[in-house]
Amino acid sequence: MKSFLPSGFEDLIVEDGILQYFEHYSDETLEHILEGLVWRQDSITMYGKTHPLPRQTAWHGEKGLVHSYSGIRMVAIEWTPVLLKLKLQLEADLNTKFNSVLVNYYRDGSDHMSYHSDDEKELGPNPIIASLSFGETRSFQLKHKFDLSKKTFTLPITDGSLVVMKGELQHFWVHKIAKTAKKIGPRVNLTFRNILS
Ligand SMILES: O=C(O)CCC(=O)C(=O)O
Ligand SMILES: [Fe+2]
Repeated sequence: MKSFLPSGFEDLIVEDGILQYFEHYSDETLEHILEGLVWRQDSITMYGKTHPLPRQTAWHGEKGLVHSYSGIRMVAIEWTPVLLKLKLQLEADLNTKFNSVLVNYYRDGSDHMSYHSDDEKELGPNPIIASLSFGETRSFQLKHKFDLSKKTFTLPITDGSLVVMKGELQHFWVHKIAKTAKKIGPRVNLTFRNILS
């Protein structure tokens, strides 16, 4: 398969894990990505209180695959044609395998994702996570967990771009999508993952 990786990709973090950024990786549209997705509105319980997640999610992949995170149990729904196409492209470009994708839909600037690491056991010790974004530009921030001399890293993720997280990144860094008070449109993010059984 022909590689879609542009020649000038960037290594943005190289210590305690690797963060890579590829601008203009995909020319799919937000509308096309949303076709056929099956949405969930999950809740999380924190300090004894239950809150709806501040975004919508969908979980697609190999049918029937089970994944649990933050106490939420998800069973994968079959790939849509466009998700399958992107998965195959990413597998060829990154020389790895993905069996599922978590879709996050940020309806406006108040939808967000708090600091976390993608460090669930089922992802294995040093997972490769490929994160594709469509729609509005949002600010992706990374903070080192232990070394306070390392500054918080902020990356505006633009339409069609690809972020790759790999190596020991999830051990040493947390990441989030910050809220914004600006009036902005929707963004969809696809994190392709390989869940080990
Ligand atoms: O929306 C994003 O860019 C980040 C998504 C993310 O961190 C996750 O799904 O674990
Ligand atoms: Fe994440």
